[in-house]
Amino acid sequence: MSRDAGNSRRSGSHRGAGRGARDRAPRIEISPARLVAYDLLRDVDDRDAYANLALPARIREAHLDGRDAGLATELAAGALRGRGRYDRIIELAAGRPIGEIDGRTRNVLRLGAHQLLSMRTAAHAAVNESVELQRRVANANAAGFVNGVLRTIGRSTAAEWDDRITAEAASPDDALAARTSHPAWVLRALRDALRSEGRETELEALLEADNVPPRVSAVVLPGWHADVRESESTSDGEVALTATGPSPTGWELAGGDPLRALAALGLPDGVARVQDQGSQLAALALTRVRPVAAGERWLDLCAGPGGKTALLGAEARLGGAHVRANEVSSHRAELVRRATEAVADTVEVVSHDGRDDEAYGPRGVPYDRILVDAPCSGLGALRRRPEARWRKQPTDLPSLTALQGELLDAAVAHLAPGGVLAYVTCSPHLAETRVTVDRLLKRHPELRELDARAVVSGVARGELDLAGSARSVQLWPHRHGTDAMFIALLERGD
Ligand SMILES: C[S@@+](CC[C@H](N)C(=O)[O-])C[C@H]1O[C@@H](n2cnc3c(N)ncnc32)[C@H](O)[C@@H]1O
Repeated sequence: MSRDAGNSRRSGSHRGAGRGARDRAPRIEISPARLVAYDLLRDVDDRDAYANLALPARIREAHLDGRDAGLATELAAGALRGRGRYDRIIELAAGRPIGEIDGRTRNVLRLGAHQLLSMRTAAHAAVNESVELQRRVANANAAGFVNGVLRTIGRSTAAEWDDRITAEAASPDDALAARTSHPAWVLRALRDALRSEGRETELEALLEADNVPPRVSAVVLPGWHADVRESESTSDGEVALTATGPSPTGWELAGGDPLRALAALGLPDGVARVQDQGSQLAALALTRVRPVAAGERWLDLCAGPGGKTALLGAEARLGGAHVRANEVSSHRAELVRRATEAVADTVEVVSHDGRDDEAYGPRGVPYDRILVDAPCSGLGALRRRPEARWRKQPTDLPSLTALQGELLDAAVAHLAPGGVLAYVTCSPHLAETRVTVDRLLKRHPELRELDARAVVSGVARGELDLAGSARSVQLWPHRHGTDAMFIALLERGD
């Protein structure tokens, strides 16, 4: 049975929805922003597209102006991020499991639900345009179903729907996961990580922070800081640039187009770039763990797309060190090359599997500092990647943690006596963080864990609230305003 056919047959079963509604609905225009948002949801479903990469292309293709581009972004990112909550509300309103609604209709309903519950769209516009969208891009026979479900959703407030979710959930965790739009396994993993710090009570704050797009943060590479001044946002669209946030190399941007604002600084390409401040602190933990001696050899083992490499390169350039940046994907290695153009005299980029000797260079000379910013589940960057939470599965973890262990073993074999290795993940999942580090320490008695908390606290701008008793650092969106980066520092004995 085709998914569309299944839906059209069932559409009449919805309470309050009927063919009459479909026939009576006036023909109206659909705003181009809604079409772009819908197309993006399909890209994500059908092509496994990354929303943050596919959306700008869709916006360009549709020639949207700035206002419509903003609307398309809000619609698409909001519907993707809120998918878990909206699906539960759609199920309650439709009286049927979400899996029984065909994929296209589901996306029309998610966009409609987002407009009704989280945007200021007038209810009649949200419903009518969604019905028209359904006719245009999905199964026209189910237009009445869409009309009925969205009218039902529009009759209650967001808070009333959350109360219904709670009342009808299978358990308190099921209710919290649905209300905050997180897969249940992710919620459990985040709670475990917070509990290990004695901060389980922060779980709701964290889940809420995952649903708020972050303020745009940028780095200005050391060596060029003196060339940048704070600025206020103005009525003619200038972006406010402030030296705020926990990273000493970090800036925050508010207002219009951040890329234009960074370009307007007139610095060499790549010197001022968008970068999360947790990522900046992770790179600086390694570069500032101790003073740099001229001639040091540094390695960035998993460098793509090169955000941390650029910062390592700038720090190395000031201290007289040299960086080898390795990335297994040749396409991503090219991105590293572009990201490090301003410090190209200090950074050499190669492309190998980090488990192979080639990644470490032909001479077999060990490294004084190695960054292993390992491939991971990415559960620490959910606020930035609206669809990511629905892509990952708990079954992804064993292969990721195995790869993390293998990369670390290879890196340790090329670490100089007295050298320091930074293990970094953009995930707070304990299997990828403390468990990986504890196993590494067991396998390598020659390693000693350094006090990364003291290092990062010393580097950070302002006081950092770091909880728990581990020597590693776990940053959090709700507490530090950064992605949930994990940072451990390990020194090889002489
Ligand atoms: C978390 S990302 C690194 C982010 C980067 N450090 C930055 O700040 O821009 C992990 C990278 O590791 C790369 N990678 C995956 N498996 C690898 C391997 N076996 N050897 C080297 N790199 C690998 C991925 O392609 C990805 O670019």
